Amino acid sequence: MVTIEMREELYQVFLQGKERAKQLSKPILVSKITKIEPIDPLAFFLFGKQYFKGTRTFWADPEQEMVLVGIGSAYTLKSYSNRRFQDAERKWNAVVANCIVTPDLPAPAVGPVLLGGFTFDPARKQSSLWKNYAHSYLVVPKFLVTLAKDGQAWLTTNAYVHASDDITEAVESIHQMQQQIVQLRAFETDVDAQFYHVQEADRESWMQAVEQLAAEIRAQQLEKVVLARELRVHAAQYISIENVLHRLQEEQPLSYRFAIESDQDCFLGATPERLIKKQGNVCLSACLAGSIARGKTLEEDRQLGEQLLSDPKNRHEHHLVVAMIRSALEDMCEDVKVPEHPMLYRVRDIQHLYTPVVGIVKPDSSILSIVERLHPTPALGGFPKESALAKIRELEPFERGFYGAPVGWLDSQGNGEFAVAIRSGLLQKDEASLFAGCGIVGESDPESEYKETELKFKPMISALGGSWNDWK
Ligand SMILES: C=C(O[C@H]1C=CC=C(C(=O)O)[C@@H]1O)C(=O)O
Ligand SMILES: [Mg+2]
Repeated sequence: MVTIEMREELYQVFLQGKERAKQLSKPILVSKITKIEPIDPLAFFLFGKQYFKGTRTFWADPEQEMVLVGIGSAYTLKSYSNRRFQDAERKWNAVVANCIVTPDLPAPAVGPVLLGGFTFDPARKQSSLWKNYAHSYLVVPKFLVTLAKDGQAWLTTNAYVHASDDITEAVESIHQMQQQIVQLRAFETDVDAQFYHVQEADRESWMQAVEQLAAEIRAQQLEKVVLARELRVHAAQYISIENVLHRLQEEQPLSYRFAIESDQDCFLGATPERLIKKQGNVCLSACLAGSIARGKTLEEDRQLGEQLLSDPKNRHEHHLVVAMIRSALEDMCEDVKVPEHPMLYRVRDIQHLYTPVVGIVKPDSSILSIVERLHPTPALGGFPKESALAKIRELEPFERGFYGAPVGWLDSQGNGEFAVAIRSGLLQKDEASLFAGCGIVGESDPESEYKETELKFKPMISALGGSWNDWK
């Protein structure tokens, strides 16, 4: 319940913020935490549409450890710098240094939290497709709902308070909003947009690029490059972001589901790939590369899994990722543990080779410094990193934007999690761009790599309400 006492508490924290803003001659972030009964995350996301369309964020991890939904933005962190991770860290530290949080933080991802992501490659010229997404784009939501695995839930209200603010008015309107939020009921889906056309960039030139890359790799100019494709979906009406998120939740429970709105656009998806999770001094990462279809029967599925585990081409693709992540984390951690052999990670439409990694972080390694060191891993860039990135710039005709890049959250204590934004798309009113890529090595065959990208488009095609046969 949101009570009259809570309005008083909110008033008190705003007053403290105003005092501090006067003392320091600058606005101060105040963060008021309220324990609530769990609410439906999508109902809250939909509620945000009336007041805060364009600044909503959504995050849910496969273990359901943390569901985070933000509406509105109390603070927007945007950077166009090539040093976007350091820039973000510096700005975030400055925000956190003077913020007022009350009561004490009860759990990770409560209080002041940044949600958002980064572009794949800041050296690539920004195209109009991604005009709403800066190289780093993260927000501290005005209202943040945190749902923890153990059933606890919190509503954090964040606001920047200026010395000259009329806080009585601000507190009253926030209090009214809080009352509406805690009473939200279950989410109901809307009518889906019909999709009538899927536009594919030139299939032949993509296959040729794969052929060329594989030859260059065989000639030992480099070891691996991840090459992606874009599909443009045209629908008859505006695409419902909430419906898409709802389907991703139903169909991809073993993936991270995320959404980052910016103005009229929304980048969202369901990715199985963790980049880094940091809680206290423990960090977890994952190597995910090497793919095969799911079987139609249990037996076929098992056989395909076995085939993937023993396939030298896929093992090589995977090994390059493991070697790179291991060496990056060895620099950032005291202790790194990596299993000797990969296992299978199965999601609805595809199975992957998967190696989990765990480390104990050195005291001076922040989550963003680890993100910077890891991104892009050879699961999305290639190896060696710089020559692979140069090849991607040369061969891909579109800007990746947030596709393949780190998306996630971090809190004021340095905890956080970032996933690699694959199996994703950029929704733009009645259109969407979907992205999928695959790791090209010397043994790559263009036809089978093309088929692999098709498996990787399936989750988003289905989440948009289409079926594979509709457009194939
Ligand atoms: C680049 C993508 O997938 C990566 C992650 C897992 C498996 C991959 C592969 O087998 O090629 C890719 O490296 C994508 O889904 O767009
Ligand atoms: Mg592959």
